Amino acid sequence: MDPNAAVCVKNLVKCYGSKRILDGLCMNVERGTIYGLLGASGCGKTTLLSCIVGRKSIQSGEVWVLGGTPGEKGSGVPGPRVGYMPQEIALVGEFTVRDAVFYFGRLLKMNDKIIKERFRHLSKLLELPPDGRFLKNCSGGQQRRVSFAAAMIHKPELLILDEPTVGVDPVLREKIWDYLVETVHSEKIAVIITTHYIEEAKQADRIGLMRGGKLLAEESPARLLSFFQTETLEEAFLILSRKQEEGRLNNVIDNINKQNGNGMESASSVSSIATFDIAYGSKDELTKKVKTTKIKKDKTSLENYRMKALLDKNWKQFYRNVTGIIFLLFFPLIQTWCVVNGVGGDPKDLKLAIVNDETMTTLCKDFTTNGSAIPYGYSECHFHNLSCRFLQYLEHPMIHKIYYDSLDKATDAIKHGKLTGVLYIADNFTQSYEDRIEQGKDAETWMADFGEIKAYLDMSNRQIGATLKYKLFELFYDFQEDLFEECKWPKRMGNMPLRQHFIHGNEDEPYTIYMIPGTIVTMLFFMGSTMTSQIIITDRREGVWDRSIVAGVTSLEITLTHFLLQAGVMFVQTIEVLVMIFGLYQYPFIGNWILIIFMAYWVGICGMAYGFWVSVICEDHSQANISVSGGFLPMMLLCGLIWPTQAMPIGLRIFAKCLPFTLIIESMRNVIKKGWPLWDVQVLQGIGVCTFWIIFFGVISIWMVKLKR
Ligand SMILES: Nc1ncnc2c1ncn2[C@@H]1O[C@H](COP(=O)(O)OP(=O)(O)OP(=O)(O)O)[C@@H](O)[C@H]1O
Repeated sequence: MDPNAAVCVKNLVKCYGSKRILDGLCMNVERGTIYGLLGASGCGKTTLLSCIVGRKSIQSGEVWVLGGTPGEKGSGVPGPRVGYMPQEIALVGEFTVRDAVFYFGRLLKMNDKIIKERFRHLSKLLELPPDGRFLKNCSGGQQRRVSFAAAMIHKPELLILDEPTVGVDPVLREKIWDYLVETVHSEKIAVIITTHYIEEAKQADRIGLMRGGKLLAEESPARLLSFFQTETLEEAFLILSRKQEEGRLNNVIDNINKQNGNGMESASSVSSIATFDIAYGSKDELTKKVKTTKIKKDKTSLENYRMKALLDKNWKQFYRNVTGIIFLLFFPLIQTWCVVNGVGGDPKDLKLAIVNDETMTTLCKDFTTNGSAIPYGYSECHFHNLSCRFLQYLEHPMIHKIYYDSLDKATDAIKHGKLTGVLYIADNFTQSYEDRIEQGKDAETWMADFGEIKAYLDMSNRQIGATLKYKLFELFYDFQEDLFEECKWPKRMGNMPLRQHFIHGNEDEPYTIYMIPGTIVTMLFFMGSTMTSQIIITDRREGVWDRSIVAGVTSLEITLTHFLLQAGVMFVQTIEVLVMIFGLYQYPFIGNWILIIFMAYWVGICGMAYGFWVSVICEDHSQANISVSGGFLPMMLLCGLIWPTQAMPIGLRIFAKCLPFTLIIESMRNVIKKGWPLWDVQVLQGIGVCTFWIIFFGVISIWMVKLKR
């Protein structure tokens, strides 16, 4: 490798899948020069630059930057020796102009005083917008200039600029070029610049013309024009491209070399990069032994100053995004409110038709219970108007009674969806009921038939139908127990001969209490996965992730600083949900509250790990949304939140229990309702499965991040 070279690339091959983007490319960039990399859109310029800064892995070939191989320990690349301005703006929209420049300065360990001085200078030179203006409120051209300033802030040894002058007005473009030319010559830095304005590259010291994954030629603009006898670089490029298509590129190069007696070769056809005389700068300087800055830490090191800069960035991104804050802090509260108020309560005002043939004419007008049950003789009881007495028990918020005069009309109304059910009471109900009780096992079938109330229910809505059915049972038993008591019979004879006792909870508990552990767990898991996947994808899509890495930040530092902030947000979400449920709505719990907080928080962390994995496998937000919901919904259906897992076939039940939050819901329920401690095996199992998934998602994501380069 040429020790004068800032960048030296040899036979570089880079593929995306089976597509060869760089096909044995060779390139040589001298220190103290500007290298214009030209080529049609999609020819692989950005890919080449990414390989140079160590952001993309290569299939074969060699890349040598500032005396080392990018990405290797001690190379300093990625790191402070390189300034990189990617094609996309790659800055945080929530940053002000000043924040953006300071962020990169601090990442590169510059002190604030020096950053301030450099910023003043660059701000004037590049006509940056006012310091305090948010980048999201700047025009595309203004953002590009800020991006340029951020790349220049630390006077790097190698400056890589991917289309820096797009959208910049011609006067400023000229100023930028003048500045580059001056800096390159005074500071002896190397600049690689890509541009679509081929003619502006005339000011470069050397031009690389790229096509089909190769460099057609590397030469100074003046020599290119003179070789091809053209007025413009564009025409020279056209000629070279035609020759390449005709397979005669090497002949052309040979002719040119003969004509000049030296140097120019098809850059892709040589095995070593040709060096040319450079018409500027001091040769002594250029042949100086290359200094290499040793980087002591390896890629997994954590540096305080970088962590501080990253945390500051994440915090600004968070608190300046009002919509995001509203979503993250209020969505769990809204969701909890919806569950507590909207799920699990008894249905109200169900329309129940009453067809009472016993009192068809009076409809129980002026009825009182006095005298409806008259005990007489030895344990006998005489009944009056029991249908009216029973109907009084139907005064319940769940039931809205509507009187009908015929059973046919009422059942017809059910068929037309106007009613939930019909109760039919025969005209000799009271007498038949009395006979049925008196005669017991000797009662005639007709006594049993007329002595019962017939209910016709619409079960198409199973939940409503079943709730009404059990309510009617309950009310009928209340009616019968009171009746028996009045008759001085044992009250319990009026109920089923099955007496139930409840060790945990009670039979009147609303379904909401069953839902609470599942609601807490699924909501926090969902919040964690959405928050993490969205934030990381935004960071990556905006290019901030890549650009920070080129500035020397490690993936571990980025991930860790995101994790720290999001874990804080997750803690706030956990506390607000639990305070709302157990503090505001006073739902009972008997377990250890610290354990309940820990379990809820741990599930949130598991959701974040899942979100991290989603952010790695997805390219953009819509893919991430689909993946988060696509994974979350089946897990939610199988976790026992909606229906107990005991109802599933055995294979599915085992599968469901292996999912991240199925077992921990059960564990949390046991802690809340039964007060089980942490060391209970079932509680530990729930936490254990969740922990397994946290580690699994974490490890597989980090592995895939490395693999994706
Ligand atoms: N991550 C990727 N996966 C698959 N293909 C990719 C990826 N990145 C780029 N490509 C493809 O590689 C080719 C070269 O892309 P690259 O961005 O390097 O071109 P470019 O010369 O910089 O284009 P432009 O001048 O428009 O920026 C394109 O065909 C592009 O679609």
